[in-house]
Amino acid sequence: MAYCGVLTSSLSFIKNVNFDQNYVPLSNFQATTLQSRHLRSPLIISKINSSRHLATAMVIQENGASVGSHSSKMEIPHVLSVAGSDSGAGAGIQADLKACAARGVYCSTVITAVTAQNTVGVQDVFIVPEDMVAKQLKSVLSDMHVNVVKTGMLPSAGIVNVLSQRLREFPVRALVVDPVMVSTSGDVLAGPSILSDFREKLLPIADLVTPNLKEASALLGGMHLQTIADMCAAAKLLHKMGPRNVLVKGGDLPDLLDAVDIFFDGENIYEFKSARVITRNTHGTGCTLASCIAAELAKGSPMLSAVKVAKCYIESALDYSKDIFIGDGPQGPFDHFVRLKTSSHNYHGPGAFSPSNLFMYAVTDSRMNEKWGRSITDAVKAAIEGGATIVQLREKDAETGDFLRAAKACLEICRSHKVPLLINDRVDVALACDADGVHVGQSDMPACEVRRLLGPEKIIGASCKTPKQAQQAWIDGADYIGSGGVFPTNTKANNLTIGLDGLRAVCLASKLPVVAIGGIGISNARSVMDTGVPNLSGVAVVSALFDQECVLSATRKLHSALTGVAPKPT
Ligand SMILES: Nc1ncnc2c1ncn2[C@@H]1O[C@H](COP(=O)(O)OP(=O)(O)OP(=O)(O)O)[C@@H](O)[C@H]1O
Ligand SMILES: Cc1ncc(CO)c(N)n1
Ligand SMILES: [Mg+2]
Repeated sequence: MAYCGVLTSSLSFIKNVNFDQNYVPLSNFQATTLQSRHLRSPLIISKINSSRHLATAMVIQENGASVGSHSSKMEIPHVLSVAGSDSGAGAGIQADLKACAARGVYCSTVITAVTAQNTVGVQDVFIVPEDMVAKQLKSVLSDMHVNVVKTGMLPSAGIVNVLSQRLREFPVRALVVDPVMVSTSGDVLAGPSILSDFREKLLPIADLVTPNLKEASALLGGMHLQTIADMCAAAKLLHKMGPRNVLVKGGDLPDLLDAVDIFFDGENIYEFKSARVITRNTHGTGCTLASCIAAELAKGSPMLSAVKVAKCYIESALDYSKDIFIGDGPQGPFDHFVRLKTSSHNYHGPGAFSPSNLFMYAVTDSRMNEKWGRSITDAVKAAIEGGATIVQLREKDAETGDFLRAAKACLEICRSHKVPLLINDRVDVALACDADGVHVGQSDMPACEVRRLLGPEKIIGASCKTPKQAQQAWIDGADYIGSGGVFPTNTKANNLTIGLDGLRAVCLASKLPVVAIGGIGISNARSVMDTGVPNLSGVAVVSALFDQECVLSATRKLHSALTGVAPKPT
């Protein structure tokens, strides 16, 4: 039992939290509650000691903003996986449980088949009787508040029928159908006899269907699928069978090609591309992808964002697990818990970046610190004490070694204040010091590459001056946009001023949170925020904080200009 005590300040209040500390460091939990300060309602977490504890604690880490009220009852995002058991635990129900847990979502399970399976192949399959599947479905759906149902192995037409019946009785927000038919080892998991039931009963009610190349081909009566153009054609044909969205997965494209998945929403084709990870450990990627999409949908994400997050998660997990060795067969499982291992000491718990982090964004400048005779660490410390909500180190002139040393020292300060630290441009420095993220400009490394290098949990910001760049930032997997110069500035030479109209255009072109930058200070910060665009989340400042005699009082004054609350005396 980890007793967290009571954080009386602001809005956070915790009591009696019991969760598995092997998985969820207490510090993450506490940091998350600090985030709830940005919420209107207090966060009360009470007696999390049932078998839900892991998922619940993780949901809180990830979704600080969506939980919380005075009531001790709280709904957490919930996926029901209807799938087969894989004794090797790389695919099937076991993959679904791990994927949902890793993504911070509760997962209940209805088991349709038990397979004797390992890294060599599938040795035997026992199909669970239909009436037992029907009973499991009723037990879960009639009692628990399931948001999304995800299906995997549905080994008989009877089971497909029972499922479609139960879904009519107990409707859910979304249905994700992974039409599992053949394991990668080539063993049949659901025979051709169920194809017509799939087409008639399940696809018409599916929000998303996620076939791999072989499954798409089987559903389309043996259509030949080899190229990306074939995948696009297949996605369009499958869409005609009734699902709202189709994702044709390209894990089985030739090894020389990138891992490309094709998404079709009935209007547009989207190509989700990631580098192909060279590894034997790809068993269960399909189940995991579909579960991760279901988990994101359960949290409330739109479909396209859910697919994007899931694809990115798979790539990182595969890359992280590429050299692990489990079993002697040709295809091994991978490790779903990459996030917990790589970011256990992050400032706020993994995945918890929130637009409110951008509220008062401090960008350092080595020349200004030199001019005023202070160290970068003193400057950062003062900015944080004055209320900066995120810090970016922008050290254009520094030698790499000096930059890294400064970054490590600043990171220590930022971590102790639970403020994220980003590095401008230098992905290598960010990796070396395990900073919380990177900010890139249009001429720096593209955000999609940065994402690939940093993984799904780090914060990535991209500078955008135009709506087109803003759209690209989202596609590339950025978490936020920095947009400007809003006003003329001397900090950056030859910087085009886009004005408040340009800022507004960038905001309107993207779903990402935007921080405004360029010539912003105490006198005009409020007018920028008053543009009132919903995704404008804050202002980024350089000289208004650092080209000043006292960074602490300058930061406090800016904070007060932004919040309308009088500054504390220095
Ligand atoms: N080597 C790889 N590197 C990167 N991504 C991959 C790799 N292999 C598969 N993927 C991705 O994993 C996801 C699942 O695709 P895949 O085609 O392997 O599904 P599947 O055959 O149903 O998987 P499984 O049957 O092993 O569960 C897709 O997003 C795909 O692009
Ligand atoms: C139980 C089960 N479901 C799905 C797959 C597909 O990977 C598998 N190999 N085993
Ligand atoms: Mg595969």
